[in-house]
Amino acid sequence: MVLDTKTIQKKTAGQKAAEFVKNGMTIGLGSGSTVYWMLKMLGEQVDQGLNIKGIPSSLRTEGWAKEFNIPLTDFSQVQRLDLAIDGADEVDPDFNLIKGGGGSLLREKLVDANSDRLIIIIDESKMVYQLGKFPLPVEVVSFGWEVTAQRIGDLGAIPELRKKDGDIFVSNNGNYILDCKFKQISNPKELHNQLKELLGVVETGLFIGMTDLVIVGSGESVKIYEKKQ
Ligand SMILES: O=C[C@H](O)[C@H](O)[C@H](O)COP(=O)(O)O
Repeated sequence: MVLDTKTIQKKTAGQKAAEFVKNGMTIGLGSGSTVYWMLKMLGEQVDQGLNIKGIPSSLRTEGWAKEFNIPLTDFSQVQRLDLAIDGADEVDPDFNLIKGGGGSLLREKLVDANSDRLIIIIDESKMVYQLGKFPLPVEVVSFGWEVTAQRIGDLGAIPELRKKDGDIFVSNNGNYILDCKFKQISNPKELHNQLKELLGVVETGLFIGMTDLVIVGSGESVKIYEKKQ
């Protein structure tokens, strides 16, 4: 199968990230098409004897992990993860992220926030100077979502209820997603806090100050960026 440029970048970044996984680790397994390649590689390493356990951040990731024979666990067994590897929709120079393009932001944030280290894997198109071109996914309670959307609109956004194949998209947690177009996101932390204060908002796709390393697929190789100290 011939892969397009973006898919090659995702594959290269995902495969590189798998090199950071060491024997005995418990791994947070992110979500999305870039993470798919990391899981595939991890599966090969498990076949060769790597001893790890993973906590998946979505039902889709859980399915892939099972397909690749990656042993799984959950937060009833494990309090803390050694490493989480996840994708993103946008990454700014301070490593602030927009996530949730696939609707998995809440479980991803729980997994990523409870990990000692977070590696983000992306293709080159995800690197931005300022967040906000990608509409910010916000997970909201389904009851009264229309009112919640209005309150988010008051913050300067145009929120759109996510649909899939004509039906309302429902997250793995039974909630709705509002894709919120802001003119610009100049202060991601402030915006996240403002959104979290609104009744009905469960979580936002802004991941602030969580990322330690970003691996960007670039051609057939990768660029690796470490968090500024
Ligand atoms: O909800 C989805 C996640 O935040 C994904 O990690 C993000 O959308 C990136 O996905 P992809 O690697 O498919 O572009």
